[in-house]
Amino acid sequence: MPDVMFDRIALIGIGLIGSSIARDIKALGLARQVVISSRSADTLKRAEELALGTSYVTAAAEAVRDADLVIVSVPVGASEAVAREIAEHLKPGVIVTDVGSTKASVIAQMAPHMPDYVHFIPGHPLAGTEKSGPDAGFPGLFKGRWCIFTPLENTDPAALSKLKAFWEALGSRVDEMDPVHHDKVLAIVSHLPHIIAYNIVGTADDLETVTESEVIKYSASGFRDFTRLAASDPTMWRDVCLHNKDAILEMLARFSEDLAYLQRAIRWGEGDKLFELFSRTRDVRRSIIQAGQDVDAPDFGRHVLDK
Ligand SMILES: NC(=O)C1=CN([C@@H]2O[C@H](COP(=O)(O)OP(=O)(O)OC[C@H]3O[C@@H](n4cnc5c(N)ncnc54)[C@H](O)[C@@H]3O)[C@@H](O)[C@H]2O)C=CC1
Ligand SMILES: O=C(O)C(=O)Cc1ccc(O)cc1
Repeated sequence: MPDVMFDRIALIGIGLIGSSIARDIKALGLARQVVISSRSADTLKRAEELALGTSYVTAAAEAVRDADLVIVSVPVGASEAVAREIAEHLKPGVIVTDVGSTKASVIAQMAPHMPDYVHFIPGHPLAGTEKSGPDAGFPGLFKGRWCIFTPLENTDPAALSKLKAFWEALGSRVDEMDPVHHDKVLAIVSHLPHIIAYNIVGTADDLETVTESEVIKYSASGFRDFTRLAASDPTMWRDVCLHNKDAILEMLARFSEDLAYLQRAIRWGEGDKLFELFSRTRDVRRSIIQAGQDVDAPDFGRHVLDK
């Protein structure tokens, strides 16, 4: 079992991700003190009932006082407000990180507020579910999953190593990426699938000829898979869309072009084109499985983009 890695960890935001981190810190004994902060009194009370930390405060500014590691786990659109609130209360040498699904925007929001005596290292664990809130978290969520860091130019290597060691203690595989590249990769492997799911479930819900009960009664497993993604937290995904706008629009444009090709092949009965595409995509899945990668693996799709 890993030893204590930090004296005092502050968790800002205690939803699915924050509470999963808290559960692992506790189970692995990675910190002496874990201060939890949530602006919602109900969430904070629930975190205390679940005994996720050692103390509980509403103000993020109070939580970060004397902390050696600060992990911000809030919707990406709230990053600047949190950075502004905590900035002048951070102790010299503290590592400040986040878990946001987009990186360039989080850096733009937070970095300008970080004093130069603080190690700000943006991160993104590629692990999660469609659920949210402190009850949704669970220990071991990050096991075998990638955690990507997008360090700034002047990042202290020792601080980065320490943060990587923390995520490795949680069972993650760690990697580094340029933030803009991260946002492009995640746009195709994570953001687009969610947007497509929201769209297809919305379309089915709007269909006048298909009553709601028919959608529920006859939903095949393909549609049900989409409904899981489309049940993801609206605030979180609104923020992802607004804060990774360029990469998402670029990928959506390519997606729409490819969809138009498919539409045309169906209209004109071009079975060979359909067969060729469907065979190619089946090969993608086969090569993932052959490579020993579970389809759920966090780096699923990366090879598609790197081609
Ligand atoms: N849900 C997922 O599967 C994954 C989410 N992420 C990222 O992790 C972050 C947190 O997501 P979850 O834990 O899933 O969300 P969640 O909804 O379960 O928890 C969010 C937390 O942030 C707090 N919060 C909400 N708005 C706030 C604001 N304006 N100011 C301060 N605090 C605020 C909430 O009270 C709650 O404690 C997001 O940035 C998301 O993009 C990263 C990987 C996976
Ligand atoms: O629930 C799923 O399938 C996910 O894809 C979870 C997820 C959501 C957002 C992220 O930034 C990373 C992982």
